[in-house]
Amino acid sequence: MLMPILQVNSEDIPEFVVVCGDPKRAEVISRKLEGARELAFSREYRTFVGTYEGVELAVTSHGVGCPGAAVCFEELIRAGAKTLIRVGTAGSYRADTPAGSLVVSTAAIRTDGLTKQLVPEGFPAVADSAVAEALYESALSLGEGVVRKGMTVTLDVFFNGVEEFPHPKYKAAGALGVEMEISALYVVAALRGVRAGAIVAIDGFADADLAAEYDPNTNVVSDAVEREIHAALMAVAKLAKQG
Ligand SMILES: O=P(O)(O)O[C@H]1O[C@H](CO)[C@@H](O)[C@H]1O
Ligand SMILES: O=c1cc[nH]c(=O)[nH]1
Repeated sequence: MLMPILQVNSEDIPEFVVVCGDPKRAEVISRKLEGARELAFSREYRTFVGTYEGVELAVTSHGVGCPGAAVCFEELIRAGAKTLIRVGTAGSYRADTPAGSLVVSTAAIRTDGLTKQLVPEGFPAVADSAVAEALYESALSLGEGVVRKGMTVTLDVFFNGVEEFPHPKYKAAGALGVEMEISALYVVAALRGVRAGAIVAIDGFADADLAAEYDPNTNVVSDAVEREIHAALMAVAKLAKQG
Protein backbone atom coordinates (compact mmCIF):
# COMPACT_ATOMS: atom_id res chain seq x y z
CA MET A 1 0.00 0.00 0.00
CA LEU A 2 1.32 3.45 -0.94
CA MET A 3 1.65 5.90 1.99
CA PRO A 4 0.17 9.15 0.63
CA ILE A 5 2.55 11.61 2.27
CA LEU A 6 5.85 9.75 2.52
CA GLN A 7 5.22 8.17 -0.92
CA VAL A 8 6.67 4.82 0.20
CA ASN A 9 5.08 1.41 -0.22
CA SER A 10 4.35 -0.50 2.98
CA GLU A 11 5.91 -3.62 1.39
CA ASP A 12 9.29 -1.82 1.43
CA ILE A 13 9.29 -0.67 5.07
CA PRO A 14 11.08 -3.01 7.49
CA GLU A 15 10.45 -3.26 11.25
CA PHE A 16 13.39 -1.02 12.21
CA VAL A 17 13.40 2.63 11.17
CA VAL A 18 15.91 5.34 12.05
CA VAL A 19 14.40 8.83 11.81
CA CYS A 20 16.08 12.25 11.80
CA GLY A 21 15.08 15.83 11.11
CA ASP A 22 17.32 16.63 8.18
CA PRO A 23 16.93 14.93 4.76
CA LYS A 24 20.70 15.36 4.30
CA ARG A 25 21.34 13.45 7.53
CA ALA A 26 19.08 10.64 6.21
CA GLU A 27 21.35 10.40 3.19
CA VAL A 28 24.46 10.37 5.40
CA ILE A 29 22.98 7.52 7.47
CA SER A 30 22.02 5.61 4.33
CA ARG A 31 25.69 5.66 3.26
CA LYS A 32 26.52 3.49 6.31
CA LEU A 33 24.10 0.78 5.09
CA GLU A 34 24.76 -2.10 2.74
CA GLY A 35 22.73 -2.13 -0.46
CA ALA A 36 21.14 1.24 0.35
CA ARG A 37 18.51 2.53 -2.05
CA GLU A 38 16.31 5.59 -1.97
CA LEU A 39 12.58 4.86 -1.85
CA ALA A 40 11.17 8.39 -2.02
CA PHE A 41 11.82 12.09 -1.41
CA SER A 42 8.44 13.67 -0.81
CA ARG A 43 8.17 17.10 0.91
CA GLU A 44 10.72 16.98 3.79
CA TYR A 45 10.46 13.20 4.03
CA ARG A 46 13.34 11.33 2.42
CA THR A 47 13.40 7.56 2.84
CA PHE A 48 16.12 4.99 2.20
CA VAL A 49 16.31 1.26 2.94
CA GLY A 50 19.32 -0.99 3.36
CA THR A 51 20.89 -3.40 5.81
CA TYR A 52 23.26 -3.00 8.76
CA GLU A 53 25.03 -6.12 10.03
CA GLY A 54 22.42 -8.12 8.15
CA VAL A 55 19.43 -6.31 9.70
CA GLU A 56 17.05 -4.57 7.33
CA LEU A 57 16.20 -1.00 8.22
CA ALA A 58 14.77 2.18 6.77
CA VAL A 59 15.97 5.74 7.34
CA THR A 60 13.48 8.60 7.00
CA SER A 61 13.78 12.34 7.60
CA HIS A 62 10.86 13.94 9.45
CA GLY A 63 11.63 17.67 9.20
CA VAL A 64 11.44 20.24 12.02
CA GLY A 65 8.65 20.26 14.60
CA CYS A 66 6.09 17.83 16.01
CA PRO A 67 3.15 18.20 13.58
CA GLY A 68 5.12 17.27 10.46
CA ALA A 69 7.16 14.67 12.33
CA ALA A 70 4.00 12.99 13.67
CA VAL A 71 2.69 12.56 10.13
CA CYS A 72 5.94 10.78 9.29
CA PHE A 73 5.83 8.52 12.38
CA GLU A 74 2.16 7.62 11.76
CA GLU A 75 2.76 6.63 8.15
CA LEU A 76 5.91 4.64 8.99
CA ILE A 77 3.97 2.71 11.64
CA ARG A 78 1.04 2.13 9.26
CA ALA A 79 3.58 0.85 6.76
CA GLY A 80 4.88 -1.71 9.28
CA ALA A 81 7.58 -0.04 11.41
CA LYS A 82 7.78 -1.61 14.88
CA THR A 83 10.88 0.09 16.34
CA LEU A 84 11.65 3.76 15.63
CA ILE A 85 14.86 5.47 16.72
CA ARG A 86 15.33 9.23 16.39
CA VAL A 87 18.87 10.47 15.72
CA GLY A 88 18.71 14.23 16.31
CA THR A 89 20.35 17.33 17.72
CA ALA A 90 19.45 19.25 20.88
CA GLY A 91 20.49 22.23 22.96
CA SER A 92 21.93 21.51 26.40
CA TYR A 93 20.78 22.82 29.79
CA ARG A 94 23.91 21.69 31.64
CA ALA A 95 27.50 22.93 31.77
CA ASP A 96 28.70 19.31 32.13
CA THR A 97 26.94 18.36 28.86
CA PRO A 98 28.50 20.71 26.29
CA ALA A 99 28.40 20.72 22.48
CA GLY A 100 29.61 17.35 21.21
CA SER A 101 27.96 15.34 24.03
CA LEU A 102 25.38 12.61 23.34
CA VAL A 103 22.11 12.34 25.28
CA VAL A 104 19.74 9.36 25.22
CA SER A 105 16.23 10.66 25.93
CA THR A 106 14.48 8.36 28.39
CA ALA A 107 11.40 10.63 28.48
CA ALA A 108 10.25 13.86 26.88
CA ILE A 109 8.56 16.73 28.71
CA ARG A 110 5.58 17.60 26.50
CA THR A 111 5.61 21.36 26.00
CA ASP A 112 4.64 20.91 22.33
CA GLY A 113 1.18 21.65 20.92
CA LEU A 114 0.74 18.48 18.85
CA THR A 115 0.62 15.87 21.62
CA LYS A 116 -1.92 18.00 23.54
CA GLN A 117 -4.27 17.28 20.63
CA LEU A 118 -3.61 13.52 20.83
CA VAL A 119 -3.63 12.62 24.55
CA PRO A 120 -4.65 14.20 27.88
CA GLU A 121 -2.30 16.37 29.94
CA GLY A 122 -0.92 13.73 32.33
CA PHE A 123 -0.02 11.23 29.61
CA PRO A 124 3.74 10.54 29.74
CA ALA A 125 6.02 10.58 26.70
CA VAL A 126 8.50 7.81 27.47
CA ALA A 127 11.07 5.81 25.55
CA ASP A 128 10.89 2.05 25.34
CA SER A 129 13.34 0.90 28.03
CA ALA A 130 15.04 -1.75 25.85
CA VAL A 131 15.57 0.74 23.01
CA ALA A 132 16.90 3.43 25.39
CA GLU A 133 19.26 0.94 27.05
CA ALA A 134 20.56 -0.34 23.69
CA LEU A 135 21.23 3.26 22.59
CA TYR A 136 22.96 4.17 25.85
CA GLU A 137 25.17 1.05 25.93
CA SER A 138 26.10 1.51 22.27
CA ALA A 139 26.96 5.19 22.75
CA LEU A 140 29.07 4.42 25.84
CA SER A 141 30.87 1.61 24.04
CA LEU A 142 32.23 4.12 21.50
CA GLY A 143 34.36 5.40 24.38
CA GLU A 144 34.41 9.04 23.31
CA GLY A 145 32.92 12.26 24.71
CA VAL A 146 30.20 12.79 27.29
CA VAL A 147 27.26 10.36 27.12
CA ARG A 148 24.20 10.85 29.34
CA LYS A 149 20.67 9.55 29.61
CA GLY A 150 17.67 11.32 31.07
CA MET A 151 14.72 13.62 30.45
CA THR A 152 14.65 16.01 27.52
CA VAL A 153 12.17 18.76 26.69
CA THR A 154 10.24 18.93 23.42
CA LEU A 155 9.38 22.53 22.55
CA ASP A 156 7.74 24.07 19.47
CA VAL A 157 9.52 27.41 19.56
CA PHE A 158 13.13 27.75 18.37
CA PHE A 159 13.91 31.51 18.09
CA ASN A 160 12.63 33.86 20.84
CA GLY A 161 9.41 35.81 20.62
CA VAL A 162 8.28 38.01 23.50
CA GLU A 163 7.34 35.12 25.82
CA GLU A 164 10.02 33.72 28.14
CA PHE A 165 11.42 30.33 27.20
CA PRO A 166 10.51 27.71 29.84
CA HIS A 167 14.17 26.56 30.05
CA PRO A 168 14.93 27.64 33.67
CA LYS A 169 12.11 25.62 35.21
CA TYR A 170 12.79 22.44 33.21
CA LYS A 171 16.51 22.78 33.85
CA ALA A 172 15.78 23.10 37.59
CA ALA A 173 13.53 20.03 37.33
CA GLY A 174 16.43 17.95 35.93
CA ALA A 175 15.96 17.99 32.15
CA LEU A 176 19.20 17.59 30.20
CA GLY A 177 18.31 19.57 27.10
CA VAL A 178 15.72 20.58 24.52
CA GLU A 179 14.76 19.62 20.98
CA MET A 180 11.57 19.65 18.92
CA GLU A 181 10.13 16.18 18.07
CA ILE A 182 10.78 13.44 20.66
CA SER A 183 7.47 13.88 22.53
CA ALA A 184 5.57 13.30 19.27
CA LEU A 185 7.61 10.17 18.60
CA TYR A 186 7.03 8.69 22.07
CA VAL A 187 3.31 9.53 22.19
CA VAL A 188 2.54 8.30 18.67
CA ALA A 189 4.56 5.11 19.32
CA ALA A 190 2.65 4.49 22.58
CA LEU A 191 -0.75 5.07 20.94
CA ARG A 192 0.05 2.70 18.07
CA GLY A 193 1.70 0.00 20.23
CA VAL A 194 5.25 0.16 18.84
CA ARG A 195 8.54 0.98 20.56
CA ALA A 196 10.66 4.10 20.20
CA GLY A 197 13.83 5.69 21.51
CA ALA A 198 15.98 8.71 20.74
CA ILE A 199 19.56 9.88 20.91
CA VAL A 200 20.60 13.49 20.33
CA ALA A 201 23.92 15.21 19.71
CA ILE A 202 24.29 18.43 21.72
CA ASP A 203 24.95 21.44 19.49
CA GLY A 204 25.29 24.19 22.12
CA PHE A 205 23.57 25.66 25.16
CA ALA A 206 19.82 26.11 24.72
CA ASP A 207 19.60 29.11 27.00
CA ALA A 208 22.02 31.12 24.82
CA ASP A 209 20.42 33.49 22.30
CA LEU A 210 20.03 31.00 19.46
CA ALA A 211 19.53 33.72 16.83
CA ALA A 212 23.08 34.88 17.67
CA GLU A 213 24.82 31.64 18.60
CA TYR A 214 23.17 28.59 16.99
CA ASP A 215 25.67 26.70 14.84
CA PRO A 216 25.04 22.99 14.30
CA ASN A 217 27.74 22.86 11.60
CA THR A 218 30.91 22.86 13.72
CA ASN A 219 33.32 19.90 13.69
CA VAL A 220 32.52 19.05 17.30
CA VAL A 221 28.82 18.69 16.44
CA SER A 222 29.36 16.78 13.20
CA ASP A 223 31.69 14.35 15.04
CA ALA A 224 28.98 13.83 17.66
CA VAL A 225 26.37 13.27 14.93
CA GLU A 226 28.67 10.63 13.38
CA ARG A 227 28.96 8.93 16.79
CA GLU A 228 25.20 8.96 17.44
CA ILE A 229 24.53 7.49 13.99
CA HIS A 230 26.99 4.71 14.77
CA ALA A 231 25.36 4.18 18.20
CA ALA A 232 21.87 4.03 16.68
CA LEU A 233 22.91 1.48 14.06
CA MET A 234 24.65 -0.64 16.71
CA ALA A 235 21.47 -0.43 18.82
CA VAL A 236 19.38 -1.66 15.86
CA ALA A 237 21.72 -4.65 15.45
CA LYS A 238 21.56 -5.37 19.21
CA LEU A 239 17.76 -5.12 19.38
CA ALA A 240 17.34 -7.32 16.29
CA LYS A 241 19.47 -10.01 17.97
CA GLN A 242 17.33 -9.80 21.12
CA GLY A 243 14.34 -10.63 18.87
O1 LIG B 1 18.67 17.83 14.11
P1 LIG B 1 17.20 17.52 14.14
O2 LIG B 1 16.91 16.07 14.06
O3 LIG B 1 16.41 18.26 13.08
O4 LIG B 1 16.70 18.05 15.58
C1 LIG B 1 16.73 19.38 16.05
O5 LIG B 1 17.14 20.36 15.11
C2 LIG B 1 16.02 21.12 14.61
C3 LIG B 1 16.19 22.55 14.98
O6 LIG B 1 17.22 23.12 14.27
C4 LIG B 1 14.80 20.50 15.24
O7 LIG B 1 14.25 19.56 14.35
C5 LIG B 1 15.36 19.88 16.48
O8 LIG B 1 14.59 18.88 17.08
O1 LIG C 1 15.61 22.46 19.29
C1 LIG C 1 16.83 22.61 19.37
C2 LIG C 1 17.72 21.83 18.60
C3 LIG C 1 19.05 22.05 18.71
N1 LIG C 1 19.51 23.01 19.55
C4 LIG C 1 18.67 23.76 20.30
O2 LIG C 1 19.12 24.62 21.08
N2 LIG C 1 17.35 23.56 20.19
